[in-house]
Amino acid sequence: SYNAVTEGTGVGVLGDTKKLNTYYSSGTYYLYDTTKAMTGVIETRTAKNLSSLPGSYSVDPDDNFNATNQRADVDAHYYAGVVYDYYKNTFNRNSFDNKGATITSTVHYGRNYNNAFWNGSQMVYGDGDGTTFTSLSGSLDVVGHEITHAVTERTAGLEYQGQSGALNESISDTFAMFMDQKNFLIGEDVYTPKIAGDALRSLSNPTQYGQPENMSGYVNTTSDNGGVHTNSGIPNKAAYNTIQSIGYDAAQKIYYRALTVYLSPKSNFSAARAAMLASAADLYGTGSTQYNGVASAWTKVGVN
Ligand SMILES: CCCCC[C@H](S)C(=O)N[C@@H](Cc1ccccc1)C(=O)N[C@@H](C)C(=O)O
Ligand SMILES: [Ca+2]
Ligand SMILES: [Ca+2]
Ligand SMILES: [Zn+2]
Repeated sequence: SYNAVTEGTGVGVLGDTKKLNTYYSSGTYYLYDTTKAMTGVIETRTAKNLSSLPGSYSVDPDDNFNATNQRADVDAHYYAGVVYDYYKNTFNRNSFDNKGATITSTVHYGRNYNNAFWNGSQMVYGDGDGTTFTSLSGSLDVVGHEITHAVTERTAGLEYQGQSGALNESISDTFAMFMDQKNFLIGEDVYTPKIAGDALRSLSNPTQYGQPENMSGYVNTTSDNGGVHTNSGIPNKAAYNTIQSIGYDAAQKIYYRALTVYLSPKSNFSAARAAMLASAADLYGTGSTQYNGVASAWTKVGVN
């Protein structure tokens, strides 16, 4: 038997067929992508509905990953590649650590688990309960959100609590928007599979899904690490305002520079505004259209 880099096919969570970068070894095909300019690889595993990580490799005998119970594996693997390519092609960032670290994803975590997370070492996706969520790896929004937590952890290190935590959450939602550029909704592809037209969050209209969109609506709470998934609506709206005024490309360059140069673990919303302005000044000059667009984007959400 021999080893080989192979190209397989798979069917994703929404029933869509896609090409996969796979690996053949000793009669088995693996969701193991060695084609990126990394030192590591992109590898996808399954927890088989238990909760021990990282679980076992997702494998197939004929390189066609088309079984129903492989759909989450297919999308976790495919979208991880899309997110890797986004950071490499847009910012020349080589994986989340900028040193080519292996990207490990585990799907089928737990039972009816309605969430996905980065655990400090890897991504973890639940299958959802089929009512609140379907398999969460089925959306680029989710995969982009989770890998961006890893980028944030290795750069600004925003503490996952209170305003810095809500900013951390917002950075993950915002880069998911930059990667997709399809709409300003978060999670619409996997949220409430029996209900069409809704989403988990909206950057253009946070209040539609119960989030504040202005500092005046900041929620002081002890739950959810100080309401990080609620108060993220405020910087999310600022990000929407920024994209609307200066476009996706300038916005993503400003956000990436802010994340990698200016933001730090305890940065709050006001520090985020300052970081974005400093980045806009560096890239486009103070008083530039971009600079002024950023300033008004944050003023409109009550952050000065
Ligand atoms: C250990 C549980 C807490 C971790 C929360 C992770 S980082 C998170 O924010 N997950 C996203 C998943 C997601 C992302 C984009 C689109 C849809 C769903 C999230 O928003 N989780 C919600 C459901 C939450 O935890 O309230
Ligand atoms: Ca979306
Ligand atoms: Ca829905
Ligand atoms: Zn998150």
